Parts: sequence; C-alpha cells; structure tokens
Amino acid sequence: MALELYREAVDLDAPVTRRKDESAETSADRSPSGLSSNQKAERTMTYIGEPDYRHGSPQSLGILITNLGTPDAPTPAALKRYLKEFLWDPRVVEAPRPLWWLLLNGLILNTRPRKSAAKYAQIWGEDGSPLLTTTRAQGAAVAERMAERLPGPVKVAVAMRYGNPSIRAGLEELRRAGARRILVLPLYPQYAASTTGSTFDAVTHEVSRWRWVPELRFIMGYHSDPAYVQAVADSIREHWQANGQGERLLFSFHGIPRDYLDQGDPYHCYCQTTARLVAENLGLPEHQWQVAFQSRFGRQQWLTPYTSETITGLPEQGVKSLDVVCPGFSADCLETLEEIADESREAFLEAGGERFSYIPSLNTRRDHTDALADLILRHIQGWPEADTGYDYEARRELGEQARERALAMGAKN
Ligand SMILES: C=CC1=C(C)c2cc3[nH]c(cc4nc(cc5[nH]c(cc1n2)c(C)c5CCC(=O)O)C(CCC(=O)O)=C4C)c(C)c3C=C
Ligand SMILES: [Fe+2]
Ligand SMILES: [Fe+2]
Repeated sequence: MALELYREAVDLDAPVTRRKDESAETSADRSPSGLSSNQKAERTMTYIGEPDYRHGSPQSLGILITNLGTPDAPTPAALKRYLKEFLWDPRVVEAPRPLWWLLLNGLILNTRPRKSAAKYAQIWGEDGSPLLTTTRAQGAAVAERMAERLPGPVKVAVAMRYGNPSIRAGLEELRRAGARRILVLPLYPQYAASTTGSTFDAVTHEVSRWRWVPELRFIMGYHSDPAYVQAVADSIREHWQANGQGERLLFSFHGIPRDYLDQGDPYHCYCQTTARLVAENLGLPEHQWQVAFQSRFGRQQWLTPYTSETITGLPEQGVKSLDVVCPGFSADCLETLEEIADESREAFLEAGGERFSYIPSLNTRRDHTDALADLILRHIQGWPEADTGYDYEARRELGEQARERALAMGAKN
C-alpha cells in the first residue's frame, strides 16, 4: 500500500520527460492542434522541435540567471506546493527515497507549510517574495550591462530552481529568442551540490528534451571572485560608515548537512574562503570576525558552529555589539530578513547583547551587478563567432578587459 502511494506520488512509471509544470508554455507555443510543444513532446515521446525555424534565422546568446525559488504566495497551500518540489529533490535530501517519501508526505508537508507561511507573510512585499523581485531586478540590470558591452544579440532570462518562473520557463524564453549558446549563472557564490549541482541537474534535464540541444556552460561558483569579494567588503564598509562598527563581525552562511561535507562537498571550504578574503580586504584582525552556519533543517548534524548558538553565546563572552553579514545570499530573502535580521536580533538582545546590526545582501548594488556582468563576460570567452553575428574581436577585447579588471583586483588567473 505504501509503495503504491509512493509510486503514484512520484510517478515512477511515467516517461522521464513527463512533468506537470507547464508554466513555460504560452499561447505562442501552441500549434493548430491546440497542444503546446511540451505537451506534444510528452504525448508522442518526441523532442521539442523548432517547426518555425528558417535557415538564417537570427540567433542569440542566452544567459539564464537562477536562484533557489520561493512560494507563489505566503499561504500554507502555496508553501506545500513549493516545499514538496524543493524537499523531494535528491540533491537536497539524500535520504533513501521510500523512507523520505513517508516522512515528507506523512509529517513534514502537514506541519511545516503553515509555520513557514506565517514567516513568509512577515517579509512579503507589495510585489511578492523579496527573493523573486530582487532576482528579477538583478536579471534586468545584468541584461542592461550586457547590452551595453556586447555587440551581438543577447537574451537574459531569470528562473527559479523550485516554483516559478521555472527553469523550464526560463529556458523556453531563451529557446524562443533563438539562443544556441546558453550560459547558466546560478546566483550561489559558494558551490554546493544541493544548490548549484541541483540547478545543473534541472537545466540539463530540460534541454535533454530539446531536439536542437544548445551549447551549454555553467558558472559553478564565484566564492573568491575579486569583484564579488570587493563588493561584499565595500557593502560592509559603507554599512559601518552609516551605522557604526560592532565589536564582532559574524559571517553567517546557509548550512548543509555535515555528512555532505564528509562526502566531499566543497561548500564549507568555499564559505570559509569567502569570509577570509572579505576579512582580509577589510583589514580585520582574526579576533574581530568569525563564521557560522544558519537555517538548519531536520535532526541530523549540520555544519557547525550554528549561527543561532553562536549569536546567543556571544554576550556572555563579552561581545555586546554585533554585525552580521550573509555573503552566501545574493538577495535578501526569508533566511536573512526573518531568520537573521529579525529572529537572531531578538535572540542576541535577549541573551544580553546591546546592539545588533544586519548588513544587507548585495541585492541590486551596482558593484554587484557589474561583478556578475564581468563574470559572464569572462565565461563566454572562446565561443566561436560562427552563426552568431557577433563581432568576435570586439568580444575578445571586452573579455580581456574584464579579465584585466579581475587580475588588477587580485584574481589568480
Ligand atoms: C544559499 C545557499 C543555500 C543552501 C546551501 C541551501 C541548502 C538547503 N536548504 C534547505 C532547506 C530550506 N531552505 C529554505 C529556504 C532557502 N534556502 C536558501 C538557500 C540555500 N539553501 C534560500 C535563498 C532560501 C529562501 C527562499 C525564500 O523564498 O526566501 C527552506 C524554505 C523555508 C522554510 O520552510 O524554512 C527550506 C526548507 C536544505 C534542506 C538544504 C541543504 C541540504
Ligand atoms: Fe535553504
Ligand atoms: Fe572546509
């Protein structure tokens, strides 16, 4: 019985291409038969084609900017949909599937959505979830930078690994714009299998359904990129100038299970490296900064020290004035606005702290979107000009300039 329920829920017998999310489709995709290209591909087990393609059609370079994702609304029903997709990803929870299915569907999805919805309601903006609105604004800013700097056509799309706009929708947008070369930039500075690795899975799964598979590249992380490190350091400096400097700076990164580190996930090292580089840039002596990991989920051990315990332990060590920065989050979201700026502040003050200051994520700072645009310019180098209509010389020159800017800021190569 349990196996049957499990089978039904996870669609064990369905063809690999079958997915319920059709959000990528618009009426423009629908053929006279009334079926969308995705639906047709699924019904007939063929691939998503290019029926309208004419030789010589303009092509463009596609940039897919992604982040984790967020619920469609701060309601238990929307949270349930979102968490179901998120927490069923084997890159996120690496537990044996049948056992995890029972726990997820029997317990977690019946309790967590209500609690999480209440938290989301506290941070929800007029335009929706801050993570989504900021990621869209970052995408628009990067598109502007790319249009200024690239002589050829370039299309930037924004997508979320879970929820909407889906990876499928983002890739469809690029496909419709004639993108034959696609660079994927997941907005996670520090690679983790559960975030960046999972984005790779989703993107490659989607394009494996296309008839005309595009050239693909992925930016797997940028934890030590000099322009990113500089932007984080400058954001801290500016915050201190405006609000004063605390006695201690805490770098708080999202955690992952400790076991993933033991299995070789580089995330922990990358977080430590980012923090050290930013502290060096600020000229902070070692006793004035430290690293901790937040947002633990479940009962197993996660990366330590935990942010919550660190924060409540500091006042009794004599640290009464604390600044917290979260450089692993490229946009402020539930985990920074509610968990750090709100919950952690309260916990620190209750534990005897006197002053708590949260330093916002890089969000749409100009130095952040410039750093992302430079990163993209460096990663599209060497893509041949054939069929793209790009001015290859001009592009090489721009890439060289981006590389030189990075070298001047201390990059190793
Ligand atoms: C920045 C990197 C992130 C890593 C690494 C990460 C790992 C990870 N997360 C969960 C479980 C949850 N995370 C949730 C929210 C959330 N996580 C990240 C980023 C990373 N997660 C972001 C940006 C957000 C916020 C999204 C938003 O809408 O604002 C949530 C949902 C909220 C809640 O119910 O608490 C869960 C659950 C695991 C299990 C994991 C690694 C294995
Ligand atoms: Fe998370
Ligand atoms: Fe490490």
